[in-house]
Amino acid sequence: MSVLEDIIVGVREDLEERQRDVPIEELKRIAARAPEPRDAYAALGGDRVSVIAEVKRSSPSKGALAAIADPAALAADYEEGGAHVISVLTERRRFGGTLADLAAVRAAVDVPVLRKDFIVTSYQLWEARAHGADLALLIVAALDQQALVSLIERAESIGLCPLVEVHTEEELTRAVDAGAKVVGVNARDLKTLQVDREVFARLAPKVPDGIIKIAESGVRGPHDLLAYARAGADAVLVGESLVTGRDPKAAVNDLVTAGAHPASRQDSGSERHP
Ligand SMILES: O=P(O)(O)OC[C@@H](O)[C@@H](O)c1c[nH]c2ccccc12
Repeated sequence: MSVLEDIIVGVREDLEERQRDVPIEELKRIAARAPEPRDAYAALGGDRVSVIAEVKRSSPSKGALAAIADPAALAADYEEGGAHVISVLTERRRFGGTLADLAAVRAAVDVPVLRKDFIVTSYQLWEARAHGADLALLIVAALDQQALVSLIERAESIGLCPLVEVHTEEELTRAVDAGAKVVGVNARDLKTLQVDREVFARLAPKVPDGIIKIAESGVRGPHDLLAYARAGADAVLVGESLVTGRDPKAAVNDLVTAGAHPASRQDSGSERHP
């Protein structure tokens, strides 16, 4: 079994328990009372490289990264540092996250918030919205094409912006065919946990115009952001280097500052001012 398959077995077990506790009808009623979704497309677009800062306690590759007793306080630091979107890992077994983290973060910041998890059913999208998420991750490698198409549609219909994650050209084609408007290229192969920062540069030129391109994983600092920017990234998603560093606010600010200069951008230039 690949790491990804193994994670999903655990995710489904936890999910069954939550579905017993909160029936879908009740969850939908809670979601209907959630605050209005924030504009993720605006946060990720524009003439800059946006920074998505992640609340991440642990990972399958590294184990425990940081205790993070107060995810809301960390997210507030990220926002003060200039983060454009906050990502919250909500997967429990491997990443140490919870839906309560998501709700706490959403209440503490004014920027859009991403639910980062292994979403395999629409129930999890309703959960995301019920806990205030504005975006939800959909991992192509974890879904068959029919499920991918229907989860993208369902996410959009309930006000969530789907961030569709790929790692190979074949997955990118599936994402585009399924109607993804925001594509994340994960440098980490979730089946083996190997990181290859070149994957983004290989896939980015194959992403059709008009789709937002996010480089995920492996950003150690401004140097990596600038390399992703030269390869055409509209945004970067950063976890480990922020939660393990001494000053998350300053670390985010260094990334935001590096991403603010259009000169670092390499792409076609349609959204660039002369
Ligand atoms: O900690 P890093 O290397 O900065 O990576 C962050 C993020 O990209 C990573 O957490 C991630 C990307 N896609 C995922 C899918 C599931 C869980 C985690 C992830």
